Amino acid sequence: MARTRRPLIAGNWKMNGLKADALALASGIADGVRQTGWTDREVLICPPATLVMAVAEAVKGSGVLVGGQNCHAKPSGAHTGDIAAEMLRDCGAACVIVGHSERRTDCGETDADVRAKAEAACRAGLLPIVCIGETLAEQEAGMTFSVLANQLKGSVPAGATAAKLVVAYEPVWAIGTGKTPTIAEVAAAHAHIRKVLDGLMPDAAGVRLLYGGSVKASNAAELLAAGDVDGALVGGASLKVDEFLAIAKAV
Ligand SMILES: O=C[C@H](O)COP(=O)(O)O
Repeated sequence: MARTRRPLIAGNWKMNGLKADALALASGIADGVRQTGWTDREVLICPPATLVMAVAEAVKGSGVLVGGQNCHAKPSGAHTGDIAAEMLRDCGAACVIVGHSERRTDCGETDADVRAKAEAACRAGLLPIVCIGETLAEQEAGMTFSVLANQLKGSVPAGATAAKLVVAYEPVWAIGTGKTPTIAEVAAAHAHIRKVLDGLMPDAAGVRLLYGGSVKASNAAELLAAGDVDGALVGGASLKVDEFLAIAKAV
């Protein structure tokens, strides 16, 4: 069946990559994408902030998009060590991940923080990828749907429209563990997310919903075919050219 939303395959390199290896990885991905001439899907790589500018230069003209992994809510000011959405944009980024569970856990980011960052991304002309997902304890307590609804209500930017929002569903217990929900669970979670979004914005049907958590070449086709899944947010498997390209091909 033809897809109504353009799939997005996003690689989150997390805190991995020194210049030489990162540029080799970015160039390998760019070469692969260039050869396919894809226009029916988007491929995004999100290197560490130190490499955004160099990676953006390395993939120029290939169609590969570059994104940040986090941004500050303010455009400038006395915030030592932080990076504004405008700075990412200035380095060649087109997108930014906000509210990743690792930042919610490591840095205590709240839904309100995530919303402010997503709004900053929109202000700077970046596409925010808002991450949500339940912990293992929440899943075991049967709270998945209520957690997702609360995170969405708290972190989707004011005045959001489908062109300016991507949501990534990442069950925290599936990140980097090799475990994934069943295909039925992924489809049910994504259907629920779309239903909640429908109450928050006028064109929820157009929002791309990514699945993230232990996506690899061997399970990508199945996960990407699940209902309401419009792409993937890939961590570990995005650090290998062939593996990441195979995931992008699996759409
Ligand atoms: O942002 C990506 C996710 O946290 C998934 O990471 P993973 O593919 O290594 O499980």
